[in-house]
Amino acid sequence: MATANKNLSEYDKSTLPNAKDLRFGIVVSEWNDKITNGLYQGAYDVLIDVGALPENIIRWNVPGSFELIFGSKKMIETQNVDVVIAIGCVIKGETMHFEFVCEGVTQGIKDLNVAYNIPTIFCLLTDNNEQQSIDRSGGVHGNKGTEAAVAALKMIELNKR
Ligand SMILES: Nc1c(NC[C@H](O)[C@H](O)[C@H](O)CO)[nH]c(=O)[nH]c1=O
Ligand SMILES: CC(=O)[C@@H](O)COP(=O)(O)O
Repeated sequence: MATANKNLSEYDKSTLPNAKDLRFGIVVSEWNDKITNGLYQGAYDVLIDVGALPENIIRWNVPGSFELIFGSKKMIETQNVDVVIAIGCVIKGETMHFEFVCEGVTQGIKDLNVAYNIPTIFCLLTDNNEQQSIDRSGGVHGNKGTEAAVAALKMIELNKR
């Protein structure tokens, strides 16, 4: 199902755990910060909606999406969080750099999920243009940050099994 056929902001709160005792790490890329701040807000709002305490939501910024890998690693190793949400927005330019950044971040976040027993949620937009990013960070297709926070909560529950 393409994003165009699914609103990223829809979720059923009754299926999510209460977050009052949970700690969240959110690592946010500064590249395309208008977009990534919108993604962060979408994620933050869900966590508060299910009872998370603001002081238990730790935000770190990194220069670009490629640095999400190291930033998420350090968040896991030092902040005693139950989950990390890695937020970035990669928009295609003139060269193949887009492909290498997207693939590198994808593989890096995957590697973190293999190496650690704390899940890292992949909240990376990989768009052809800025409008696609706008549409997926609180626009017509909803907010991928919302989707990421819902995934984070569900993975915390899975990790308790
Ligand atoms: N072009 C985009 C980048 N590029 C920067 C890299 O992520 C990285 O910071 C740099 O290569 C130094 O290591 N990053 C994004 O997040 N979004 C882009 O569109
Ligand atoms: C994803 C990128 O690094 C890209 O936006 C950089 O633009 P360009 O490929 O034109 O150098």
